[in-house]
Amino acid sequence: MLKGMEVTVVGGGIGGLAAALALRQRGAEVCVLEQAEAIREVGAGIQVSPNGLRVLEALGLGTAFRAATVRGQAVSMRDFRRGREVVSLDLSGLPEAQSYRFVHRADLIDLLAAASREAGVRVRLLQAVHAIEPGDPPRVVCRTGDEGRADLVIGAEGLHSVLRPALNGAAAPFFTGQVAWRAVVPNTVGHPAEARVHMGPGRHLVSYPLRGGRSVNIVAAEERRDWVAEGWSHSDDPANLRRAFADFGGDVPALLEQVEAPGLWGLFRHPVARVWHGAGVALLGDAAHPTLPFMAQGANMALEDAWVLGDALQRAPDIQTGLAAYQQRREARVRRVVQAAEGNAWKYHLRNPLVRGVAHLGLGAVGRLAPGRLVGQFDWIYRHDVTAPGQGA
Ligand SMILES: Cc1cc2nc3c(=O)[nH]c(=O)nc-3n(C[C@H](O)[C@H](O)[C@H](O)COP(=O)(O)OP(=O)(O)OC[C@H]3O[C@@H](n4cnc5c(N)ncnc54)[C@H](O)[C@@H]3O)c2cc1C
Repeated sequence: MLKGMEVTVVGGGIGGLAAALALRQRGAEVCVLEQAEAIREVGAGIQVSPNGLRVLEALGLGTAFRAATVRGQAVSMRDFRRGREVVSLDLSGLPEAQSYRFVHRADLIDLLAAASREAGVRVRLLQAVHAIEPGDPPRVVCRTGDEGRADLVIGAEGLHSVLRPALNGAAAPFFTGQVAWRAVVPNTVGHPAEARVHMGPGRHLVSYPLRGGRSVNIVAAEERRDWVAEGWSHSDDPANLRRAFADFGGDVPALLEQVEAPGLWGLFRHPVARVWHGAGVALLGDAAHPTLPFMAQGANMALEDAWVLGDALQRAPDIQTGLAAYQQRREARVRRVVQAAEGNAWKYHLRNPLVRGVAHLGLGAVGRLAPGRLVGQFDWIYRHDVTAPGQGA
């Protein structure tokens, strides 16, 4: 069904580019409209779990992607004060093709963009889309007034989607009261190939190595009720970051010392879209289901969406049937992941020292007595394989 179909993808992020490639590989004529002047990713690192890696493998990018990444051997959960390890989740037993990976976002975007272009996807930059109108055919209107039509338009424009309100009505996002800093620093603290989650009162800090062991990525979330939401992200004074984590020990002070220009994000909770598709249009990735970063699954979900969208359209007799199957195959899983991410931060952020001490003791005991249960609790995320034969209807 996809052969020769004209598809416009709005947004050249991880989800949009993966979808463009997935559809192009199935024969569609694909054009990506990206508002930025270049396909590039600001921000820092990203964790790609086995479920996301399976999609990259299926797109033919597995080897190149693995070469651009550091394989995660463990997730080490630590107490904030001195960095003492509470428990470690062993990821080393996962097969290579389903391993857990740390990558700079720019490297993943570069890989997807190069593969898309090589496959014949047209990428048009400086195309800020003002409206996507469902119809037969659907219409795309750029802020410049330029218009275009296609058989199918995919809204992969992230958090500030123009298509989501058109399909679902406007819904105000809810500020969680938390912010996240992200930065890449030179890796001078001899970090091993593990993610470290430093758990402190109302805050946590995650660091992990990127390619070549040269840099470390920091993601930190802290309550900050004075957030002024005139923009959702801006660069922050590193002194704020250091102040917020002044009571953190272990290798945290050495990491924070190296931070020069951290990005600062306000974390907003949005409802998962009820309606993911209309006449000739579909939502994908954060545009459909903004995901808080506490399970490191937003980009992984966007990759899964991209694969399922391509597969559903290929199997369907017509576009609308394919789009309905896409939402049907994705929605329940995505809702579960989004909910899990929302519920995860409080476990890191316990404020009462007694409660925190007991919780950490319990976690450590489970880690010693039944280590398999700790990683096993994520099986429903990591073991899920949207590319496996028989996944579609
Ligand atoms: C602090 C933090 C840490 C995270 N860590 C992880 C992690 O470790 N693992 C993980 O899986 N996820 C992580 N995520 C989530 C992940 O970043 C997102 O879920 C993912 O980037 C979504 O991809 P996307 O393609 O849907 O949207 P985006 O990445 O937002 O891409 C949207 C693209 O559309 C373009 N665009 C926007 N509006 C328009 C328009 N009107 N016209 C044209 N183009 C437009 C944008 O310029 C952009 O290129 C994290 C998020 C945060 C905030």
